[in-house]
Formats: sequence, C-alpha cells, structure tokens
Amino acid sequence: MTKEVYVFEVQDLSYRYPGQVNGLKNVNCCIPEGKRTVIMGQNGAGKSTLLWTLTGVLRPHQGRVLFQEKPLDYSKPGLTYLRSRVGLVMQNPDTQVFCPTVYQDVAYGPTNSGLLKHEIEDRVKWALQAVGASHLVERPVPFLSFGEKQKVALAGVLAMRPSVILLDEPASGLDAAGVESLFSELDRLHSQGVTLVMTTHDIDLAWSWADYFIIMDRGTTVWEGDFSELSQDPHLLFEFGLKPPVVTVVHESLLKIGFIPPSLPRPRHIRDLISAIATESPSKKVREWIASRP
Ligand SMILES: Nc1ncnc2c1ncn2[C@@H]1O[C@H](COP(=O)(O)OP(=O)(O)OP(=O)(O)O)[C@@H](O)[C@H]1O
Repeated sequence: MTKEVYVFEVQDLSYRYPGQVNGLKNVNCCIPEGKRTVIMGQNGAGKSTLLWTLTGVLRPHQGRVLFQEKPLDYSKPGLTYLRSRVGLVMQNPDTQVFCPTVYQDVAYGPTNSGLLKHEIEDRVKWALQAVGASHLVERPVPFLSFGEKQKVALAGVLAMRPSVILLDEPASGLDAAGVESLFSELDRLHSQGVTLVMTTHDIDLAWSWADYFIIMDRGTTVWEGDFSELSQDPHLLFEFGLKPPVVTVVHESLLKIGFIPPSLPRPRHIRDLISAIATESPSKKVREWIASRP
C-alpha cells in the first residue's frame, strides 16, 4: 500500500477574530496531495477561516500549519513562495477581482511574479480559455455579473499555475451551465495532478465529486476520511447537522423494496443509480421500463 502524502497538515490550530470570536479551535486535519477534498459544515463552522489560515492570510494564535511538511513561513518571501504554489478562490469575487479590466486582473499575479510580457499574455489567454471566459478579456470589471466575476477570479488563480487550488463555495453564484463548466475544468486540473480543496454546503455536489472529506462543526474538525469510509455510513452526517445525499436516500429505499440487489456499491450520482437499476434490478418489468425511457 502506498503511503498517503499530504500537502497540508493542520496541527492543533486555533484562531480568534477581534472581539474574542473563535474562528477555529483546536483544528487537526490533513489535505491529501493530488486529491479532491471537500470541507463541509454548517454556517459559521469555520470553513473559510480554515482556508485563510492555509494560505497564511490569517496567522493562528495557537498550533501550526505544515505545507509540504514544513511549517508555514510568514515572512514576505515565505508567503510569496506559498502563494505561487497555492491559489485561493474566495467566496465573494468582489474581494478578489479589483483591477479595471479583466485582462489586467488575470495578468496581476503573473506580472508580479516577474514574467515576460509574452509569457503573461499566454497565461492570461490560457486561463480565460480554461474557464470559458475568453470573450470577457477586454471588459471592464465593475460591469461583470457575479458569475462572470467568479470565472475571472478562478482565471486569475489559474494564471499562476498553482499546484494546490482552494475554492471557497465556488458553485454558489453560478448557474447550471456555469457549474458544469467549472467542474469539468476542475476535473481536468485534477487529472493533471493539481490538488483541489473546496468548501461547500452542498452535500450532493460533494458526494458526487470528492475523494476526501473534512467535516467541521463550531470551529473545529469533527470527522475526516475518504469517500469509501464515508460511503459506508452516510448517516453519520446527521451527527454534525448535515443530511446524507439524496442519491443515498433513494438507493437505500430501493434496496429495502428489493428494486436493486444489495451487492451494488453505493452510487455517487443519480445517473449511476438509474443505470444500475436498468441492468441489475431483479424485476424484468422495472428493467424494461427504465430501458424504454429516453
Ligand atoms: N472578520 C470576522 N470578524 C469576527 N468574526 C468573524 C469574522 N469572520 C468570521 N467570523 C466568525 O468566525 C466563525 C467562522 O466563520 P467562517 O466564515 O469561517 O465560517 P464558514 O463555515 O465559512 O461559514 P459559511 O458557511 O456561512 O460561509 C463564525 O462564527 C463567524 O461569525
């Protein structure tokens, strides 16, 4: 068995906002390299605060963060190095996209890294294409829609070619087509070895996408493990105020009434469940009915 490699290790980390509000309290967790990790939890659980401590934006009052096995270096060169490797796409693009035009905004990071003009142009072109936003290149930032700003924020992060991308609720302001194109781009990055970390409230989305799960509750981590572990007992999500994904609820109901055999693994998507019913249901009538549907 190969040993898991972690890009980040968070050790007994606590952070207090001004006014003694606990953002994080005794957090311990690991982010596996090359995987798709989701951080889940109710409002105010500390998900965004955790991402900010991973990128060194917030400095913990207690504990530490290891990046590639070394404690974070909060000096200017240390943070510059970290941010050339780790990109953060914030929940609200208005706090991230601030240059007058889209081109200037996406070029901001590469320009500050001292790249040559033609390299910057190539990066901007590539990054905007990757998020399906090439047509926005000359547009003034203040007139972009929320979803367009989100795409530009992601392009700005991609233009730095980071090996780790942290995304804070990336699907929250996007329409269905936007979500689909975002996730096909994330899957492409994942297949190239980029480590992806996303916060979300959307358990259905998380279930269909993630390899690794971190659950937070009231400022601390309460569970972490990979998909195979969580899929053995999705009901444990109730313990943390979350609900199991719809696909597992439907799957369990169909098992109970004998629509599908118990040997089938837990599906990640409704489409997996439907194709399992179409081929594996003990009832010929059910199989024929599914097969007759468009
Ligand atoms: N700038 C701030 N000043 C004071 N308290 C803050 C600040 N930002 C966050 N907090 C508090 O820290 C705690 C964790 O907040 P955080 O935004 O990390 O949670 P979250 O899990 O990302 O929530 P959500 O799902 O609603 O985005 C909350 O109690 C929040 O009120």
